[in-house]
Amino acid sequence: MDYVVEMVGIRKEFPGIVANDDITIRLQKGEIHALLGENGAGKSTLMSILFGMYQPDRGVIKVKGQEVRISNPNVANKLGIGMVHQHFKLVEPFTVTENIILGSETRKFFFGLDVRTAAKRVEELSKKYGLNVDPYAKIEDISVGMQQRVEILKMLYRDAEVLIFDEPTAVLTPQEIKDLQDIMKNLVNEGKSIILITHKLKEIKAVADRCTVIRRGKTIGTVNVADTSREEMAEMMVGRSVSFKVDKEESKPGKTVLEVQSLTVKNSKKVEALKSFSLSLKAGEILGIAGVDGNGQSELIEAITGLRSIESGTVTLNGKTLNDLSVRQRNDSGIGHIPEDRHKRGLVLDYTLEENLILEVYNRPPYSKKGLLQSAAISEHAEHIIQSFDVRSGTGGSSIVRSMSGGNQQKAVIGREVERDPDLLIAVQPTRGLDVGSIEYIHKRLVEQRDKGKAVLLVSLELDEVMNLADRIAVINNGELIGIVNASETNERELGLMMAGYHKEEGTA
Ligand SMILES: Nc1ncnc2c1ncn2[C@@H]1O[C@H](COP(=O)(O)OP(=O)(O)OP(=O)(O)O)[C@@H](O)[C@H]1O
Repeated sequence: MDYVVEMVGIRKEFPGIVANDDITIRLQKGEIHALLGENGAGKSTLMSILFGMYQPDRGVIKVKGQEVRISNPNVANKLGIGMVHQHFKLVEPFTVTENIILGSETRKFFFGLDVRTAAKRVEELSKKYGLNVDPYAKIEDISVGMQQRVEILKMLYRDAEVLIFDEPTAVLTPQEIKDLQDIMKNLVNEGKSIILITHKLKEIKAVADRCTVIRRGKTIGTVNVADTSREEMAEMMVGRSVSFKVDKEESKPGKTVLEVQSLTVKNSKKVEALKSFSLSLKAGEILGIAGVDGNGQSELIEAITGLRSIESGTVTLNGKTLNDLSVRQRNDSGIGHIPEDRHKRGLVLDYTLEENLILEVYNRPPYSKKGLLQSAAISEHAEHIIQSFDVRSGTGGSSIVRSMSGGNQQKAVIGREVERDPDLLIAVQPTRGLDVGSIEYIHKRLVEQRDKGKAVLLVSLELDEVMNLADRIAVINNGELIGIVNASETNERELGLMMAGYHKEEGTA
């Protein structure tokens, strides 16, 4: 067999946890090979080893049959291994080409000679692989999808043969996902080989040839994707069958919890991001907000939670106006917030897990008494969340959150907010980066909150998630409310049209 990369018997231990325990994965030339595993299974660790960021404790890596030692990412690059990270590493005010040659520029660079030659090569590569990138565009002016293509071009420019994609679609719109899948197919048709880390089984079915499944640091097996159903892959991954549908009864809405009236809010560029936006949400219901990313969802949530100032209009919670309250006062009035960006707004990465789980309540009993933190109560609280939300980390409550896997960080934030039992739970992209087993659990907990008579405001770019979970769906486009529909009476097509700005009643844009 023609293997471009073989990782055999890889072991990597961190304090308190064996992240990779005898893992084997073999990548054939010209294939898309998915790497699937639950949150914390060890996928990122394995790829960091291949990319030279960690050294394995045991095991062998071969590139084109030759045993190699990948001591740092430069060695990985030289061996033809490149990685598209989840968080792009681009310099915003620079052009596409400048970003691509960054690090390999010579003196000629400063006279523009390198740039012109490089731009030509970038253009050729872009054409060859169907990337459609303008070599002279500035990064800050292009979409997230385009920025990702620049990351791909960076690897191609350095003649990478093996491309690792780490959850590449987490930040993309449905159309961009489709385009990326075409690009990946072009890449393998031209002889490249791809390792794709993703939690989305639909995407694995759409593009991958084979899939290696790992669970708790161990290889479970490698399967041919065409012969394996989504259900089978999910079961291999979590060790039990997983339901993709949310089971829930009809909602029984009670009194109004959240009322947003004629809200106008400006974005960071001082442009109106929300225009006279109104909606109301009752106890006992889940209201989903559907829209293409960047249409005012973030500003709406920031205005409700107190992170952004309101130009005009009001936000009331249980009849009380929130406009002039601080973030803490709003939290204390009964708002829970699972933020869009867990690193920026959800966690303090260098604090321990325990500390992160009391961020909003550390100043009150039982967590603090007479100004002193009560470690027993704090640990007990953390242990409860760790158990119920299956938050996995090396050393439990004392783990530094930065060292935890992305999915487990997310579960910690969700656990903290749900356990506070707020009257209004705002969940923004709650299941981003979670494995299917965890998604099933989190959805159950959100429905449970609803059934307890709490109000849940769900913002998600995943239309499937909104349709599955919400009782009513409010569609937002360009900062305006296009309409509200009952989830049981709508479909993807209707929502898609509304998201593009077509009003349901009038049938006009
Ligand atoms: N630098 C580190 N120090 C300590 N523990 C670590 C470190 N990096 C990873 N771990 C631990 O190793 C385990 C595997 O983490 P890894 O990030 O590889 O998982 P993953 O499969 O990529 O998960 P996810 O799908 O959630 O991103 C986790 O329990 C994590 O807490």
